[in-house]
Amino acid sequence: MRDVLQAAAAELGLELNDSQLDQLLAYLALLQKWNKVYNLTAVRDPAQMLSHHLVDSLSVVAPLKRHGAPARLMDVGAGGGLPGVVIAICFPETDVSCVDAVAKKATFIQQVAAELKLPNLHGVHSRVEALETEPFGVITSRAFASLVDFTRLTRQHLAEGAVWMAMKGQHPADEIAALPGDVDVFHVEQLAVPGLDAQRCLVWMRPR
Ligand SMILES: C[S@@+](CC[C@H](N)C(=O)[O-])C[C@H]1O[C@@H](n2cnc3c(N)ncnc32)[C@H](O)[C@@H]1O
Repeated sequence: MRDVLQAAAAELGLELNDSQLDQLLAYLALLQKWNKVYNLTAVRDPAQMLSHHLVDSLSVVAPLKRHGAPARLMDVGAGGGLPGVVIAICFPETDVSCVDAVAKKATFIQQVAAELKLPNLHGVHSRVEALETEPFGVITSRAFASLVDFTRLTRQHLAEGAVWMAMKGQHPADEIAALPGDVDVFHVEQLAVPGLDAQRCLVWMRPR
């Protein structure tokens, strides 16, 4: 697992230190251990969890670094912590809130933060539209909602100059076309995920 992860990180152009690799593998082990109890993901096979979840989430790290990692980032509908936990591991200076409407998923994230000693990671139990919190520099999501709902439900949580970063499969032309005029899609980038033969892209948006 470690070799596969290290090779994938190198292919993604990431320089992860030993402690970060250890944390990513420990997170994978926790996902596997608690999946049945918390119902975190339909993927059960450890190798698939690595490629479909961990490496898939790692593919946003270089783009986020290029954009500039924010002081505060929200992962909305984080579920078991994808991509929020991976971002918290790769950006220790960024405070990451994984928000989910299901209490046991937020509890799992708190458990990950404690076990992996990640003071910058928080599991927050709330529907995002009802959340009262400080604003965020980047709001991200993976498998959460359409772009219209994602931006509508989280707009109130954007800081001045903040952006949305949505993980999507193939280029979501229909979802982009459905966005209201006050959402500016300023970049759509293709992601190549090592070990995953599927289309992935990242949709960057900001309010107008
Ligand atoms: C399909 S899961 C995706 C989980 C994770 N991001 C992933 O990629 O594996 C969507 C998650 O969004 C959460 N969710 C749905 N509506 C929500 C809302 N309004 N506020 C916060 N979380 C919500 C659900 O509880 C669920 O855990």
